[in-house]
Amino acid sequence: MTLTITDLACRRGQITVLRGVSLSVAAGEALVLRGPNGAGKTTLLRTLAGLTPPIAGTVDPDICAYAAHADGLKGQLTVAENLTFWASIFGTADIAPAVAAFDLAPLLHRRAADLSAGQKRRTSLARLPLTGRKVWLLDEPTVSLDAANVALFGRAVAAHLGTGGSAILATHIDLGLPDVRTLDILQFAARHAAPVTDDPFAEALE
Ligand SMILES: Nc1ncnc2c1ncn2[C@@H]1O[C@H](COP(=O)(O)OP(=O)(O)OP(=O)(O)O)[C@@H](O)[C@H]1O
Repeated sequence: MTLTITDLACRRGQITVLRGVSLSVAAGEALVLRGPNGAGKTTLLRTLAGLTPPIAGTVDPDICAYAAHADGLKGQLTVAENLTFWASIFGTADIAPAVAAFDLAPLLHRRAADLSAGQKRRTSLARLPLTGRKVWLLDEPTVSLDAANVALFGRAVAAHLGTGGSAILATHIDLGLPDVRTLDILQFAARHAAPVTDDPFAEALE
């Protein structure tokens, strides 16, 4: 099993959004989070990524790579410089596989700030394999991608699963993945004030 979570409770600001969350993803498996707008999909992914401390339960952010809504690119750097920066952070020697997987060769010397929305997204998603992390946490990863690039991303996720990785996704798009389970997170809904925390970062990171 790549990731197992038991009895997790998650907050956003002063609200407990989810409680009693238990889930697991095995090597080679993708888990799609279901639930209407506001159900807590982003909240759960942020908590698993270590961006918001859980109220109860434990997470292991060090095995996770998180692709958030924001692209997180350094606009003044080129695509190649952004990828090289991330590779150096995560100790990955070679950016070439990520460049190939996300079809970034024609964009390598363009400034990130000058890319289209879909090109920025593709560059941002290329960070995932560069992390070398087992569990990809994906929050609406296909926003701004056209059909061809949704398919490209689906192949990149499938390749990750094929090498023993796993993924937890919030998405309304079918990525054509081979082995997908779904988890309806409404069953974990909680709506009450979160306990006051003495951790100054709990709020600062919202
Ligand atoms: N910074 C915040 N402070 C307080 N509450 C917040 C904050 N951000 C989000 N929320 C609330 O937390 C709840 C869960 O939001 P979340 O973004 O996790 O839902 P979601 O399932 O990802 O929604 P969507 O499908 O619209 O992206 C919502 O009721 C939302 O209004």
